[in-house]
Amino acid sequence: MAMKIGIAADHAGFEQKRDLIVKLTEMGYDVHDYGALDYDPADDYPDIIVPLAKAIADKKIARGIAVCGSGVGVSIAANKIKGVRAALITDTYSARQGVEHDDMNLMCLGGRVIGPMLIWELVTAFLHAQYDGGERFERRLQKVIALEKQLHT
Ligand SMILES: O=C(CO)[C@H](O)[C@H](O)[C@H](O)COP(=O)(O)O
Repeated sequence: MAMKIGIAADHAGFEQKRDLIVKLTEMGYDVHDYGALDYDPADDYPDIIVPLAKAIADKKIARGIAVCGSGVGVSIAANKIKGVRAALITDTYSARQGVEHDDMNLMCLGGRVIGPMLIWELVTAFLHAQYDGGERFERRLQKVIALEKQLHT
């Protein structure tokens, strides 16, 4: 069965999102677009990221990709949602290792920072990676989850 992935972007990542949806669908992924559905230069990334972040938290999708101008805003906002492990990614090592070691479930990209070729390399590295589940990684992940529980009670 095709991996279910979600994607979202504000105005500063709108074109990148559109291109990624086409490419990922061609690759056989089950891609869900969480907006913005129309280009609006006045839209705000916290509004855009919440539906995607909640879909990840509710396990409706396996992974998410978010694009804003720098990737910073969407990663800050997404990490407020319990169950989301988002990071701003600019290199393929972190795209892969973030999943393998840290079970990153949302990759954030800067549409005004990196070009389409690098975006595609980062996306494929992220989607091909699997959480390792090794003892030390699981110990650390459980500490992150415990911290999150404290913050959300
Ligand atoms: O990069 C972002 C947040 O980290 C967002 O894309 C913002 O939209 C960014 O601040 C750019 O905003 P602008 O209204 O397009 O100048």
